[in-house]
Amino acid sequence: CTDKEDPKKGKEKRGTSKEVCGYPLSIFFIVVNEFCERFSYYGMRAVLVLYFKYFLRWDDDLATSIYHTFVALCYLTPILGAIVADSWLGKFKTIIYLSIVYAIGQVAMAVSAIHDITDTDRDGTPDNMTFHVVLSMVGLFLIALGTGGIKPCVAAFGGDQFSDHQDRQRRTFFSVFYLCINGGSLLSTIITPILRAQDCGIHSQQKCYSLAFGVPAALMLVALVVFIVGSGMYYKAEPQGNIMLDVCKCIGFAIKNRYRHRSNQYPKRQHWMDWAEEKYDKLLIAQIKMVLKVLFLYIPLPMFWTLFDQKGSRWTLQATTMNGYFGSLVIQPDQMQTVNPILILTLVPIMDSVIYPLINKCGLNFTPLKRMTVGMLLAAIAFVCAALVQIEIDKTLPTFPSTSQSQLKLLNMGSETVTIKMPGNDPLNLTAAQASNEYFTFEAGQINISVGHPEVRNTISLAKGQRQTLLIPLTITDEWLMTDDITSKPQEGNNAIRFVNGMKTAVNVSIPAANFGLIEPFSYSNYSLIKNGKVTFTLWSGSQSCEYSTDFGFGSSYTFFIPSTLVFGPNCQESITAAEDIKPNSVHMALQIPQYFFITAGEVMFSVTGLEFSYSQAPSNMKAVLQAGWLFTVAIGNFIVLIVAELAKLPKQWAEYVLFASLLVAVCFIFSIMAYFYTYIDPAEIEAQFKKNVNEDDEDNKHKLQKTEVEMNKRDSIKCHDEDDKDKQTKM
Ligand SMILES: N[C@@H](Cc1ccccc1)C(=O)N[C@@H](Cc1ccccc1)C(=O)O
Repeated sequence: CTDKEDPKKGKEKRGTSKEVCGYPLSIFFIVVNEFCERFSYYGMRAVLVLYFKYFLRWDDDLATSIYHTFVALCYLTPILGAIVADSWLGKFKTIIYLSIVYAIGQVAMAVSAIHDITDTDRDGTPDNMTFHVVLSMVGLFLIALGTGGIKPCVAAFGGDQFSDHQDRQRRTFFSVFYLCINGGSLLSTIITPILRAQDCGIHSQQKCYSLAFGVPAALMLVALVVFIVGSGMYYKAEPQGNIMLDVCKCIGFAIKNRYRHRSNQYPKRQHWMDWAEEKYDKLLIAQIKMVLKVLFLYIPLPMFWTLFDQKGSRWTLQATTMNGYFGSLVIQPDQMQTVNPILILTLVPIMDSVIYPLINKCGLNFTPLKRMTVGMLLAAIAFVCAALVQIEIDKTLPTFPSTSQSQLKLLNMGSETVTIKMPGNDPLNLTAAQASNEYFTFEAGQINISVGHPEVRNTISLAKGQRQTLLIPLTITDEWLMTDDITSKPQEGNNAIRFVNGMKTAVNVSIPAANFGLIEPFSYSNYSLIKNGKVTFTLWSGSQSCEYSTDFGFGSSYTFFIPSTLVFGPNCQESITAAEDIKPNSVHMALQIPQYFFITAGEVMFSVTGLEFSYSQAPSNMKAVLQAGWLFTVAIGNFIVLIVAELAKLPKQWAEYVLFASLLVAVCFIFSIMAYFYTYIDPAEIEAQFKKNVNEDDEDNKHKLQKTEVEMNKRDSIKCHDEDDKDKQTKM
């Protein structure tokens, strides 16, 4: 294949682009633009929930709600983009202008995540959170407008670059286009979580959300520049007038006319859209009928997206409570989403070249609507898997006290074994420097505790809803000390660590990333958050030092005790004891792989097939209308997440997953019934028939049109419509 100028001129030739291997060179710029744009969109989206939660400090429910509102908005705006492109600016200008809006939105997000801007007291937390919230919301709105607006234009603009005889090349272009979407999103969902996990800042080092949003912003600028560079080569179709407006007017007229002629004296018409015949072209009416049939079938589809788009919210939050060690590799919770594009890149070719042909060979007619039904069931299975994983996680989570309860742990700071008696519990023996394994739960506000022999009795006041540790001093008649302990699992995979000093001298404890400060005798430090991995603490007392090394996982909490008997020097490590207050995350992130597998297999069967179905069943001038309709189902799906999550408010996360799975199974059942009664059509054939008939005499014309319409409404054929068998009408 050589790089050559297209010899064809005139009508057939699209644009002034050179051709490479039979493909217009202009599509190279469109494909690269899509790669960068999807990198930008999915990269930003991958860290969005965590940004809400850890930077803006929103709770899980608010973070999930705003995330889904944003995603929903991204799929509502395609309608706007399609209208602007079709009726006013044309696709090229729409893509340019909305890409600029999009890039501004991404830059606003990056700026909103710079904590130093409002961190006047330099403590690492923004002092004017309103500024960050408002700027990020403005940014998200612009991004939604940009990404959604250009979505129906870019693919169609790519398709426009091919001449009528280049069907095969156009099909290959769409496959490459889908692979580019997933290539771009794969890279970005790996890279942006890594960027987010870095520390950055001017006055204080914090998680680098600004970089995680900044790189997608840069990629969006690259996408824009690449698209503009190709400008001279594109075929730019003029706007054809607003087809959406024509459709709405025609439907409006049919309803109005039907209402005007509601009396029995007027003969009934076959279809309510036929009441538009007085004013509108029969071809347009027939095309609207085709579109309405498909749109009716779309009604149950949003439920699939309701489950599908929770990968980026609930499933990412689930991963934050899991163990991300894959050998020496540590996977961030938000990086688990990369499993989706990886599986897409492998499953699409496998499905197309192995699974579907195999099913056909078995004599099964696996029609598009059947595939979509199976896709829905696979998504429901994915949520059952997510529920099972959640049950496993819940088993490992600590039980924190309710608001009426108090929990108490005991630490013997002495060098002798002591026996402790508490109401409602068996006597407990704690050896020197030992802590109780568990927290004891009490309903009462005060309890009597006796320690040692002869017994020393004390009445202890417990804080409701709190966890505390009772530090039993070296000499039990001395004052007893109570610490306030952590009452939630450390977030973002961090570990909450503190030290109790049982020595008679003050001790300074430090690691490169944190300083616990000087800990006074018989006292304790505040908690410090420490990342996973091996950590070496250095303990100083005067000029003497001791190094203590240990490994941390994800989400644990420990109290390290420095006993009075500690001898500084090389073997000091053995004397220090660790009390595990909160266990590290033990359920492995790999357990999420089955749920990702099922949801992605569901996506391939549902989404890829659905896109193709929407295109093949749409009349020639309304392909964009149905694409926008298809994307609209994604928007509704995201709104359903908000409604169900708000209404259900289930106490257990696994129950919410089961609820969503059950809802999808119910909706899938309804969809399969609707699909059973759907008849596949070939819009091109029907349109050709109408156009042919227009040239014949009135009487004959009328008769044939009626015949065609009757045929459209007949649901009697059973063979599947496919690439090689286009002129058959088919049932599900
Ligand atoms: N598989 C997704 C891409 C993805 C990557 C990383 C995490 C989640 C998803 C994909 O191919 N998306 C396509 C098609 C699509 C899917 C869902 C809703 C609308 C469109 C895309 O164009 O983004």
